[in-house]
Amino acid sequence: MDCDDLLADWSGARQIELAPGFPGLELTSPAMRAVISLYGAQLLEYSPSGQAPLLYLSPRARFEAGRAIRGGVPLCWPWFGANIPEPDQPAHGVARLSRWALTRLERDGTLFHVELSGPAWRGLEPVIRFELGDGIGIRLSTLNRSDRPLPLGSALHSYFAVGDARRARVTGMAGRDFDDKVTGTRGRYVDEPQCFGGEVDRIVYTGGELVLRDPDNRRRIRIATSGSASAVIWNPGAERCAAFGDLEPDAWTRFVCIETANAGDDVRRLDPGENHTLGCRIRHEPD
Ligand SMILES: O=P(O)(O)OC[C@H]1O[C@@H](O)[C@H](O)[C@@H](O)[C@@H]1O
Repeated sequence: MDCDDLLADWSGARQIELAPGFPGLELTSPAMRAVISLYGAQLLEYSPSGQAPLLYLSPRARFEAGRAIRGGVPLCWPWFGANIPEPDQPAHGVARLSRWALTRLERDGTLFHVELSGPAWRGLEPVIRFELGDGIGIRLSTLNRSDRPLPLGSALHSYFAVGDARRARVTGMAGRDFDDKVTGTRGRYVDEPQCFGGEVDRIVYTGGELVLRDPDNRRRIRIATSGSASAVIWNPGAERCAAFGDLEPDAWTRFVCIETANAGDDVRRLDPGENHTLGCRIRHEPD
């Protein structure tokens, strides 16, 4: 469907060009301003009115076919991390490297509903629905249209902007097991909160709400999930950050990734005809 047809009746929405050949959708209401890239179906910006942006988008993000845009909420789909049986496939899957089609755009007061459909991958069909208003709602649905069961790994790889990651804190994991990708070991959260200094890369087995405290912005971000029993907490730390061509050397101090996931032991298996929806609801409040 043509983007302009969908947009015609809806004030506060317009098509923009993020870079040559990279169309985006800009949504503005009294509550917020948001930008979605059709490449990757990626929410790139969400700024509550009068407040600092909730999402981090790297000033060095590259808009190039075959590369992921660094920041916002990239979609990891239909696998998370490396594809072990097929190592030539891209890390975190194909969704963030694909052009999606805008299939629905509606405004209900200050709430925008946006739906995009992505290209199928070997029988798995993805649809993503955003609700953008006072907070962010994201639901990534996958239908198995093939005639055999298929594995499904995914993540809503949210880069939350913080004043300084060294003072940011994440809670909600107490008593939960985690796979530590830095040490290659399994552990359990006894002490909270999760703080940031060196590299942090953990798959935490929880479906409960996680809370990110950002004292520099006097803000608390709450992430509630559905269809998920795992969350990834990631920050590259100074040393790894310096090796990323699309991150400034000190970028690691400006974001914390908390990813609503189906990763590690929480990878799903979809029967033929089965649909699975991974969702998160992100709210922000003063702290
Ligand atoms: O550079 P990419 O492919 O976007 O991945 C960034 C990070 O994404 C996280 O989800 C992974 O747990 C990390 O291991 C990875 O480094």
